[in-house]
Amino acid sequence: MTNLFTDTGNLLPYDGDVRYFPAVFSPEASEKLLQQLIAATPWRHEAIRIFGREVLQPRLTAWYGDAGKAYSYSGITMQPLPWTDTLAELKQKAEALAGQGFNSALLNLYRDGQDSMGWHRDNEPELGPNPVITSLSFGAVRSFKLKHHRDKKKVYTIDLEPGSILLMQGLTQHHWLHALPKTALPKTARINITFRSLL
Ligand SMILES: O=C(O)CCC(=O)C(=O)O
Ligand SMILES: [Fe+2]
Repeated sequence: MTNLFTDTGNLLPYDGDVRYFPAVFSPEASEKLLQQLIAATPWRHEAIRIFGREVLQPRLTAWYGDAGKAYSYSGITMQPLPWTDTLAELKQKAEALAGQGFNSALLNLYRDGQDSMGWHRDNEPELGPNPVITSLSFGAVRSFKLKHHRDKKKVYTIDLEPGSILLMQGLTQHHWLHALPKTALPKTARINITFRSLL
């Protein structure tokens, strides 16, 4: 089979596999998807528990998935919304690229440079032993950071452009933390969709 997607090769030096696929969607398609997803998604501003305290997440979220695939993290349980036509199409693209199926998606809306996601691993048990995660980006370019859990000084940066897909697979979620930090640069909205497969 021919590979319809061109990627950077593995960007990690060891203990994982992260690949960047720029321009999977055209600038026009990306802008259309951004506007459509902003308008049509029932965004929620969730509170999470950090050290026993309720804090609002610095972003808006929505959880989609096959019926019955509820997802829990940081003390909240999300019931999935049913796939929309748009998300079902994007899921097909992500599946073709990853070479496997997905049954869930987390949508993140970063309203501006002050919205962010802290350092974490997507290593919940329900994601299975070696989670494969495809991350689609639309809207503003934001810097995505990776660092190894035993060598936290060396931080790798990937600028995630609109229309791109980032693929994380293999041992990545065991050994590497990732984050989308705040930035003082003026930023318009960015939407991120991470397709995942829950057991
Ligand atoms: O916004 C991003 O690119 C990262 C999102 C992420 O890490 C997640 O949803 O687990
Ligand atoms: Fe993540």
